[in-house]
Amino acid sequence: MTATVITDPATEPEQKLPGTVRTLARTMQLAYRAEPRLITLSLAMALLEAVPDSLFAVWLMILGSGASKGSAPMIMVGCFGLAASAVGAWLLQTVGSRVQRTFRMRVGAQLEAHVAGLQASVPTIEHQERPEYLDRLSVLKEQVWQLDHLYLAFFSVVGSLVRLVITLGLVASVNPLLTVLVIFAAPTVWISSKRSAITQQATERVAPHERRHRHFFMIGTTQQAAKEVRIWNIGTDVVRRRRTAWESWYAPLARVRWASAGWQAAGWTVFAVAYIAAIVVTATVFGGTAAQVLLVVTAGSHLSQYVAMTAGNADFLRMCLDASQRLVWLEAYATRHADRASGPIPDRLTDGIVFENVSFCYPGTDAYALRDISVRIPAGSVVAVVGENGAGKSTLMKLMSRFYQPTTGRITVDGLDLEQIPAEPWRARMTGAYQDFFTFELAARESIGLGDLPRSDDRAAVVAAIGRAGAEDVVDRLPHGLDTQLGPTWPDGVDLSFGQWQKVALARGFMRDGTLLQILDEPTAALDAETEHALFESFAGQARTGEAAGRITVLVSHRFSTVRMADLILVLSGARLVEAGSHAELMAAGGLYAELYGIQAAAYRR
Ligand SMILES: Nc1ncnc2c1ncn2[C@@H]1O[C@H](COP(=O)(O)OP(=O)(O)OP(=O)(O)O)[C@@H](O)[C@H]1O
Repeated sequence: MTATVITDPATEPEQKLPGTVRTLARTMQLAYRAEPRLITLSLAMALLEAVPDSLFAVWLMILGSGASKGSAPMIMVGCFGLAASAVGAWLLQTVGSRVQRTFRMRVGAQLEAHVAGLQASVPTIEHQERPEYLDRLSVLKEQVWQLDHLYLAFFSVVGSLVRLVITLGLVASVNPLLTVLVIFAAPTVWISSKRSAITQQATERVAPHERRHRHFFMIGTTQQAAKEVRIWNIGTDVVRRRRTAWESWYAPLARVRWASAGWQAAGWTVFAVAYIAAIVVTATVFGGTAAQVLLVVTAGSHLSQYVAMTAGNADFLRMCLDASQRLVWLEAYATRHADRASGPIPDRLTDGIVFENVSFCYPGTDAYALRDISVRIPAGSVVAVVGENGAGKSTLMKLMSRFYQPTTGRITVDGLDLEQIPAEPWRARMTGAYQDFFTFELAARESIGLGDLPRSDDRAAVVAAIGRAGAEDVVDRLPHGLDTQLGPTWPDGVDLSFGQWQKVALARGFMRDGTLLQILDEPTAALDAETEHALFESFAGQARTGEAAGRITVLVSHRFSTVRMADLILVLSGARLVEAGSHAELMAAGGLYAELYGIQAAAYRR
């Protein structure tokens, strides 16, 4: 079951990482916006620190010259200069590193918040489900701490460049021809820059293996997997698989690093030969004085040190840019995917939600998750969606929640294209409870209250939601009632059973009032059939009455005893809608629904 061609992820323009210059400029802009004074001060300190350091060769030359001429004032100037340089370098470095550390901490916290904010700002969830983006985001999450290092690396590059320029000037004062020495340092700089780019490419290539070895580590160490790991006795196998994934991640990276280190060593050999030649030429061909030879020896060795420093810092800067590139990519992604819809949101539903020839393939795949779905869900109805695993039920919910847009066809809400309705206010009029809910480990009141943030502190609203979800039994057993901290890893935290956590999630799903759409995607799968049945009867009752009139409730369940109470039942099979109607209509039609219902009813009778 395949569609024609959708997209080729490898050639999509939005897959490309931005260039390094753009990345550097943007990251600097972000820091300047966050900490304008601290970044200026840090840069000024980096420039100042470079001066006393690189003047050492001058004071040494004056001292050497004074000694050879027997000039006491020159010796005094040389000694005083050396002492002043040493103290100045130390003082500036101490103050500079303090300022830079403060700057780094402050800007780092803001960048982390920026990354989290960007991820949450994208109205769709494609970037959190698509493997290529997941790898990129996983690398960004791993490297988020590196973002602030970029500034340190940048200041260091600036500082080492200043040192390099001063030192080159000193060498040129002996003979301008000696400046060619720096050309022999070029191979090391070039190799260093290539090294980072090659390592970055290799890191991207092996990112899936990195994610896998972390996943296996998580399986081997977390509480969620602990029972199954022991029951299936897969502990050793998990360790072996993690090792294999780690090797697949690490071995190619190590090969690339070793190869580039070899090239770098060759580059340094070239510079070392040129440095020795420069000293010999100064003493012989240029007929330099002892003081001048001393200057070339000192400044020359500093030159190699500063070239190494510049190259090393440039390399570090590149590495840090690697994380920033992903950040700038995420910014561009978030901007490209920003919600531009501006249509009105109906106050209450009068007509309903209509699927018009809707087909959907997950981005980057060409298999249909939903194919040519056309159906009208009337306002005020309770709809059940059934079908085998992978039939497309959850995908249908994701499209209604506007997490994705249909590949072809459209969904309308009271006649208005859902794509024209902005995602955020649409979701503010929705509520949802899912099979794969999240366990928010907060106080019970907060964990439930999150379902309607503006009213999260409203105890009465939380209690009402608990009542609607039938979760009183869970809260009654908590030692401090609604104020009990959930999650066993927190002080005084209590753990809940899976079913209890699910009821908490369900209560969260019932916090909002005045919703237009209520999605219940197997939210009671962990509960027994009778409890589920009773709860759904109550949900259906709530959906059909009072201020909720017009609201559509869509529930996914594999239990036909629950499903039968719905006004409309949609039967999905292999991504297609194969039947739609009430329980009585579908039973009378004698199709797939009737067959599956018969099988399940017989199983219960046995
Ligand atoms: N993020 C995704 N990326 C690519 N394919 C996906 C993604 N999520 C689901 N699919 C595929 O889309 C199809 C429909 O999946 P969906 O989750 O909608 O099924 P479902 O009917 O809800 O199944 P279940 O009853 O097991 O929850 C499946 O073939 C599934 O593999």
